[in-house]
Amino acid sequence: MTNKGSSNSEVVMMEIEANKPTGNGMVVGGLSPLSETIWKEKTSVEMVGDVSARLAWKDLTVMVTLSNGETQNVLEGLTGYAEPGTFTALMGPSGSGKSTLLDALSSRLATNAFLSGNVFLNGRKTKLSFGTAAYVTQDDNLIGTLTVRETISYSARLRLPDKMPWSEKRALVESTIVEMGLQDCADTVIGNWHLRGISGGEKRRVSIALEILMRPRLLFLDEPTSGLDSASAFFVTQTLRGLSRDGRTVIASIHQPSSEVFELFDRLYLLSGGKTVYFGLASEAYEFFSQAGFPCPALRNPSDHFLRCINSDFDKVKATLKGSMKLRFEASDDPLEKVTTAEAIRALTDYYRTSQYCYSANEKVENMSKVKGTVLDSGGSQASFLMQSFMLTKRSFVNMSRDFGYYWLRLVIYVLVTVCIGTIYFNVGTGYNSILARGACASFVFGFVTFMSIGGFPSFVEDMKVFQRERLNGHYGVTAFVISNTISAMPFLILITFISGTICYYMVRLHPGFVHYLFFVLCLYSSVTVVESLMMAIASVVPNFLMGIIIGAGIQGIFMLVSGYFRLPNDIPKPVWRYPMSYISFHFWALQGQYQNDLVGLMFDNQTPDLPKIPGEYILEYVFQITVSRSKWIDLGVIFSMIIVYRIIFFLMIKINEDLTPWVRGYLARKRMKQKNGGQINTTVAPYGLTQSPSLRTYVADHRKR
Ligand SMILES: Nc1ncnc2c1ncn2[C@@H]1O[C@H](COP(=O)(O)OP(=O)(O)OP(=O)(O)O)[C@@H](O)[C@H]1O
Repeated sequence: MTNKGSSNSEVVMMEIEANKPTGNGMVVGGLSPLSETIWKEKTSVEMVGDVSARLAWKDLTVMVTLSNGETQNVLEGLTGYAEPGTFTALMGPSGSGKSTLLDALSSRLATNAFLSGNVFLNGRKTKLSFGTAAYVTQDDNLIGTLTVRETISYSARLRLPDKMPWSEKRALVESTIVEMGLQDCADTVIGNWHLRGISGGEKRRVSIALEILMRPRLLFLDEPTSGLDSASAFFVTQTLRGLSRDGRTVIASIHQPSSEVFELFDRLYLLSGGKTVYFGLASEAYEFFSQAGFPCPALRNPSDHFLRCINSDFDKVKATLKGSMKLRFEASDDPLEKVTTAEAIRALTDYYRTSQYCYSANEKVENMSKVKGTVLDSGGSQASFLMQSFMLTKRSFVNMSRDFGYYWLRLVIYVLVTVCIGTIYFNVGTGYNSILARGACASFVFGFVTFMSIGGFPSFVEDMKVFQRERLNGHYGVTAFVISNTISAMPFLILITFISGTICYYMVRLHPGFVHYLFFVLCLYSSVTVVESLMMAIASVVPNFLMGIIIGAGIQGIFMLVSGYFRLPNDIPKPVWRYPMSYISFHFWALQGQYQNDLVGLMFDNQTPDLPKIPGEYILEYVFQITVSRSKWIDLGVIFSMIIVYRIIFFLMIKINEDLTPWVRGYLARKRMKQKNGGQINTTVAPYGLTQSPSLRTYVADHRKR
């Protein structure tokens, strides 16, 4: 097998070097004639003005702190660049640092990773902000209950300007569906634990469609072809190449490309153990390996050969096979028969460092860092805050109403549990024994029934994953998300608490009167909403189901303990538990309010019929130790204000994660680098804030004209 990729790529590169974007002329593999027409229309619209993204990185090193406190370099002194109109593929064995390089370039490194070196976007030191570049991650975090078309439509309405007519937005959605070859599954749901949906490959394509919808100038993709069959992988790669021909800069990590897919790459960045093995034209990699003493044997796919040469795991595999005598050596023209892979990697990296490829890459990066180009703004949302909030609320509401596990299952369980409460405390009456029964009933309702809301945590975690993906790509703001999340849940919580509250109230026959009933259900509603808000705040920092549920259950357990039922208020130890814990606990306020609501105005039988009846007020003050001078409505007001406090905490958690954590990381990174380099800081990525994409504005303006 020969390196067929060379001819195609060379032609392409010649066109690029001549500064002639091939946009309209390129064939977009696998697309229908309709899609090609739409594609061409868009291309002519968007190539107005120099809004292209020239990305260069120099001496990029990423150091991670391991759990044992030691540090490890994941990337070491990488230098390279990606130009508009080109498709750069990152290749390397598993663990070679492909995802880390993408994360470093797009400013998404993990909290324990420290970056040194420079990233230049159009000649300016850059830290990409939300939405400046689109990033398609390895995980497809999508809303399972929406169809493909709905998913893309909501995304369009969340991000395109309010003034753009819906017909134009829809046209853009439909063309994106066609571009990604999703026509056949456009009306199929994405799928979740109880809904059979689209395939994994189709999910990948939906994730890519969501990011190309806004025509980003810079597109990062982490393994866009993983899990796809060869035809789908070819289709996706061809589409990405088509996007790059549109004047965009596309960088993707690709695991094990077929020869057809490899032919579509313009530039190749080969990584092994965090070091550059080769960076240059994909078509010249074949030549490079020959020059370095590792020519591709006949009948071997060149990309397989490159990866075979730089995957040190082969040494281990060989040693194991040799040990078990399963490997027989036969004469072959494979250069790797004579050396170990570790030796090959060392030879290749050394050869690259002294080669013309490395020299010209360094020279190019040097030049690119000097030429100051357009400051690229964020390609994030162009929709107004109100539109974002409205669309998010609508999308979230639709999801909640379709997902059986979100609220419907909880409604069923709530009804079942409250019927149980109703039958156990049925017609509780005003006998002497009913005094404690009423207290226990209220305690169970506001303790355990509200606790059951913890069941929504897995759904919150799913919501947070979608939010994080969309937020990092600049789809909308944190405030819009928090508001929409609060509003969309409201109807369901009202439904659940009013139905179950009514069943419980009338079966047990608590204090007669509509206002008393209303207080009870409002108290239940506000308490359940507090639990939801608490769990949402937990989900924003703990993305793991089990850990989140354990933490949420623990917090609520403590709140229940100090509510004044399991230990009477005056008996709760004063430091910590009474002050401030019982006042922080919503159970405490709910019980204080409900006890008053239920007992004030009722007369209870005494222990024996000859003794006088006991007024409810007396029981409140001397049995339950309730402050009767305070209105029950104040207790209810405190619970409602807790909802606001928890939502603010939720908002702050997200903001701290976004703003404060990177700042602390930057500070620590500088400190560590200083220590490592003996008091000298080399270069760190400068913080840069970038907003709003001119490319999209041009596109939208032209759309309007049309
Ligand atoms: N934040 C981190 N903390 C600790 N180790 C890390 C961190 N990020 C990356 N690594 C390590 O760095 C190496 C490179 O990881 P990376 O995910 O970039 O590799 P990759 O080439 O993308 O692999 P794959 O193809 O399997 O996704 C791995 O050994 C990984 O364990």
